[in-house]
Amino acid sequence: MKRIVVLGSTGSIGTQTLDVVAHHPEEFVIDGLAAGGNTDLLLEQVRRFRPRRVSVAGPEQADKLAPHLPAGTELFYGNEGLVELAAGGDAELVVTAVMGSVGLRPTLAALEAGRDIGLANKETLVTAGHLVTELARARGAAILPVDSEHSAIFQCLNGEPREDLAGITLTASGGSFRHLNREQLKDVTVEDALRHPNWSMGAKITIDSATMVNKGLEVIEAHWLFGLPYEQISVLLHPESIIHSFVEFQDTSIIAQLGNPDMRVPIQYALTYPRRLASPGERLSLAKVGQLHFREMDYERYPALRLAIECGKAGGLLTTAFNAANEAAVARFLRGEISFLRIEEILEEVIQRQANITLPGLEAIEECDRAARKLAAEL
Ligand SMILES: NC(=O)C1=CN([C@@H]2O[C@H](COP(=O)(O)OP(=O)(O)OC[C@H]3O[C@@H](n4cnc5c(N)ncnc54)[C@H](OP(=O)(O)O)[C@@H]3O)[C@@H](O)[C@H]2O)C=CC1
Ligand SMILES: CC(=O)[C@@H](O)[C@H](O)COP(=O)(O)O
Ligand SMILES: [Mn+2]
Repeated sequence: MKRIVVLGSTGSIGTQTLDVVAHHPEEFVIDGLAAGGNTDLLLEQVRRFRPRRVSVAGPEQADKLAPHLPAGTELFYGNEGLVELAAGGDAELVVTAVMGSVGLRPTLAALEAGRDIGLANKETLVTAGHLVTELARARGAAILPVDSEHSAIFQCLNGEPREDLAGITLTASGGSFRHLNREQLKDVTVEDALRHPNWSMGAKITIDSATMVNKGLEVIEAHWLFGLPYEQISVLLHPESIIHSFVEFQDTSIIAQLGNPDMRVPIQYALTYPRRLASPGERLSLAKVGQLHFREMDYERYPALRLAIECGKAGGLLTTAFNAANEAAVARFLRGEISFLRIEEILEEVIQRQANITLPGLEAIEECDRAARKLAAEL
């Protein structure tokens, strides 16, 4: 049985990971669960999956949870708690499903301990891709993609010689406001932004999808995961989210991965790789889908995507600053403090002011993250 730790077990990816585990009780054991503030749901999960170790956001949540835990369960909290869960115990795979660059330290700790990662937390690769991928190589640990597009590319690349590859294309749904022009974006609400057309996801990634920042983060994520230059990574609008991404070869052949928009499929593949087990979801019926549509990406309509790719190409600290500024700006939008279009303006302003260095170390990255976050919160 594979021993698994889930960081962010109460979120969208975390709960679906536990659905997959519950569907295959003969395959997996939950060794650790980490959540933020949702102690009620975490307690339900603890009673069901009996992890030996749990972690919560801070001491208040720990005090609330402690009296209800089964005897012998170890309890941790804070960022140290995430690191302890990732690197302590004897799990084989750590699913990183926390939101944001808070995932960086625990991911590095898990890799340092030689654990494989089921990576949903794309912000970690965006903020410190070179550190994460180098460490994984050095420790012989695998980074198995959970993000649907990257899982699709991973499945399409399977065993193909790298020199035969022409490029990869990530598909993009267009997000909640894909039917609106930029003028119409002026007055959109948080509630509208949170209504993704195809996927049910956490709030932050749903906003990222509407600004197309999500696809920008995913281009950078693909650069690090697959070791490809930015020139070989394209984005295509595909409103149905049925083709999750595709790979094109030198002989002009294209191999694509298709499926219903159901994250349990890529999550399960990361958990069971290289095996494929029965999945709880519905089978895809192309006859029912009928038609699939594609459009060129419009970079004027989605300027944050262009900015993200420029930051990716520049490298160094720019992707760290982009990610941190975005996390802070999205949090402000969700609190109703700024308009939707202000998110993009803040990203531009933070990046314009960001000084760059090549191959920053962890300290420089964390310092840059703090400063960009602070600036984006104040602008
Ligand atoms: N949702 C999706 O379909 C997809 C998500 N991803 C990526 O997966 C990651 C998670 O996304 P998603 O599941 O949507 O996000 P959610 O907001 O739904 O969940 C986030 C999880 O992280 C926990 N968390 C947040 N902050 C902390 C913290 N400081 N310490 C410990 N735990 C914390 C939350 O705990 P609590 O709720 O208890 O506070 C929750 O369990 C993101 O990086 C996202 O980009 C990638 C592809 C698809
Ligand atoms: C499910 C998943 O992987 C999300 O990252 C999804 O891709 C969001 O969709 P869009 O960013 O294409 O709207
Ligand atoms: Mn995705």
